Amino acid sequence: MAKVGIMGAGSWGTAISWLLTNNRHEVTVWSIDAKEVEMLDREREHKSKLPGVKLQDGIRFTNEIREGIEGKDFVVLAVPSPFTRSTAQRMCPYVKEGQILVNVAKGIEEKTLMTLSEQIEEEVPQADVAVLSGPSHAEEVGKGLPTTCVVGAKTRETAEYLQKAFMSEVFRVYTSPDIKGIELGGSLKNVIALAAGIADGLGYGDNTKAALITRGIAEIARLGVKMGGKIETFTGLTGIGDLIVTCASVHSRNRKAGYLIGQGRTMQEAMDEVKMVVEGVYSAKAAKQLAGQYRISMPIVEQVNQVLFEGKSPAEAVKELMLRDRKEEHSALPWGEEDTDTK
Ligand SMILES: NC(=O)C1=CN([C@@H]2O[C@H](COP(=O)(O)OP(=O)(O)OC[C@H]3O[C@@H](n4cnc5c(N)ncnc54)[C@H](O)[C@@H]3O)[C@@H](O)[C@H]2O)C=CC1
Ligand SMILES: O=C(CO)COP(=O)(O)O
Repeated sequence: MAKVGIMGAGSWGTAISWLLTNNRHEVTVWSIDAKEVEMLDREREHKSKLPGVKLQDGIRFTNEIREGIEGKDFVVLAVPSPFTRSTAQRMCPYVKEGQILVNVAKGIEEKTLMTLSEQIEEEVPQADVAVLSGPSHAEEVGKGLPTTCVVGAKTRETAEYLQKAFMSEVFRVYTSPDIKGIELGGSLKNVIALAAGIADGLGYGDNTKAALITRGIAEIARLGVKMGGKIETFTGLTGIGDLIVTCASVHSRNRKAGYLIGQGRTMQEAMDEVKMVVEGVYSAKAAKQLAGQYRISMPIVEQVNQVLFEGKSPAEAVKELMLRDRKEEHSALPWGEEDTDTK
C-alpha cells in the first residue's frame, strides 16, 4: 500500500482516485478550487464531471497543496495542461529529492512547445518525473471497465514501481522508457480527434473516420520520430491505441467539440458546451509550430488549425485534404520496377 497524492479533481483525477483507492492505496486529492473540495467531501461523487462514480470514504480531499505532497510515495498530476506549469510551481517547495511525480495529462505548452514532463522537470528539478497514458476515458475507468495503459519513466525501477501501483484486474499497465513518444502520441491524438469529430458533425461516415485515424497516426509518427520518439510507441497503446478511442468514443471531449464545430458552432461555443478541457485546441497550435520547426508535413493538423483559428469552413477543409497533391502511401516503399525490367 502506498500513500498517493493526486493534483486535480476533474474527470480524470477523480477516476484515478477511485482506481488507486480500489488498489488499496491511501489517496489524498488536491484541488485548487475550495468549493470543489467541499462538494467532493460532502457528496463523494463529482456529479458534473464524472457522474455515477461513487468515491470511497477513505479518499481525503484538500485545498492545501502541501497535504497532497508531503509524505506521499508518489504524486499524480491530473490538472488540464494549461495549468501544469503553475501547479508544478506551487508543488515545488514541498517535493522531496527523488519523489516520484507521474503526469497523466496530455498536452504541449503553446509558448515553449515543451511536453508536460519537461515543464514539470523545469519547475520541480528535484523530482523523478514519469508519465502514464493510453486509451483511458475516465467514464469507463471509473466503472471498472478493462483497459490498458503505459507508464513511461527514466528508470526501469520507477516504471515497475508505478506499474505495480496502478495495475489491477481492470487496469493493465505496461512499461516503457520512451517518455517523449508517449507524451507526443497522447497530445497530438487530440488534434486528430477534433478532426474526427468534425467529420462526424458533417455527417461523414465510418470510412472517413478510418481514413483520418490511419493518416492521423502517419502524421503523428512522422513528427514524433523526428523529435526523438520511437516508432514502436506510435504503433502501441499510447499512439494508435489512444488515437482510436479518442476518435471513436462517445466520451471523448475532443471528438465532441469537433462534432459541434462540424455542426456549425464556433470553437468557443463548442468548448463552452463540452465544459471540460478540450486539450486538442491548445495542442493544435503547438503541433503546427512543431511541424514547421521540424519540416514535417501534417496536413490534418494544418486544416484543423485553419478551422479553429482562421474561420475556414469544415467542409472546405475536408475538400482541401482530399484534393491535395497526389502521393504514394509510403514513399519509402520500392516499386521493384528494376526487377520486372530484368525478367
Ligand atoms: N477525462 C479523461 O477521460 C482523461 C483525461 N486525460 C487528461 O487529463 C487532463 C485532465 O483532464 P480532465 O480531468 O478530463 O479535465 P477537467 O476539465 O475535468 O479538469 C478540471 C479540473 O482541473 C482542476 N483545475 C481547474 N483550474 C485549475 C487551475 N487553475 N489550476 C490547477 N487545477 C485546476 C480542477 O480540479 C477542475 O475540476 C487533460 O490533460 C486530459 O487530456 C487523460 C486521460 C483520460
Ligand atoms: O485521452 C483521453 C482518453 O484516453 C481523453 O480524451 P478526451 O480528452 O478527448 O476525452
